Amino acid sequence: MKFIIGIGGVTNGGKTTLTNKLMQALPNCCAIHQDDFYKKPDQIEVGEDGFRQWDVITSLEMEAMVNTIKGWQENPVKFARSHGVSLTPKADELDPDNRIHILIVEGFLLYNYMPILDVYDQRYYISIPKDECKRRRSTRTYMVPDPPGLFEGHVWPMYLKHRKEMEYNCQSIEYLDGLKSKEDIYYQVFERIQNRLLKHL
Ligand SMILES: Nc1ncnc2c1ncn2[C@@H]1O[C@H](COP(=O)(O)OP(=O)(O)OP(=O)(O)O)[C@@H](O)[C@H]1O
Ligand SMILES: NC(=O)c1ccc[n+]([C@@H]2O[C@H](CO)[C@@H](O)[C@H]2O)c1
Repeated sequence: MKFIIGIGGVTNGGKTTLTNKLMQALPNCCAIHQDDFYKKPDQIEVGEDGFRQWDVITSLEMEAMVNTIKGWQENPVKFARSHGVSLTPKADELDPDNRIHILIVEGFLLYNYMPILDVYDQRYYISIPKDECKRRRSTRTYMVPDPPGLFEGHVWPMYLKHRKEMEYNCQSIEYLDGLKSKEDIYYQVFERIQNRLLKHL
């Protein structure tokens, strides 16, 4: 059995933190990170506002991300092995369809890309308020550091725009309060996943 979980959410909402905790707890669990599909910095368009447009879907190689998900779907055992994920003994056997294989797809624009909206068995989305988001982001350094004014001028306005589009296009999302503790968020999601998996056993 294959099961795909979407962990979407605002920048610095805690998606990676949650994904890592779930990966440690769930059997045969791989992850795909949307940020790994960023185009090269010189391919990111500069907008009329003078900022590189990092926070739009066209800055990401989404077809490559879809192909990576397809690769997992076609052979989760091979995918896990090539990503250094150790498998439970039974998952190594010949018939992978009889085992549970879990894929977490994590990213800030997961539900704004229509071609794979239906790929997820469960969709989560972590939100935090603007001031907390700005505070957490100011402590981070990306491969290309944020120029002054990027958060107010580009990141947050794009978040609001995409969030509106997402709420319009995709109804079946469970929203998570990113202000809760890391442990609370983890347990909330873990329980949901566990309940869902138990139904399939
Ligand atoms: N529940 C939480 N409470 C307080 N701080 C948190 C919580 N979850 C994550 N953080 C902190 O917030 C910062 C961002 O977390 P994380 O990298 O998991 O977010 P993200 O959504 O993956 O970010 P991005 O995708 O923008 O890189 C980190 O410093 C992390 O320790
Ligand atoms: N990952 C990167 O290379 C990179 C570079 C510049 C900006 N970002 C930011 O990442 C967030 C998504 O996780 C977006 O808000 C980007 O601004 C990422």
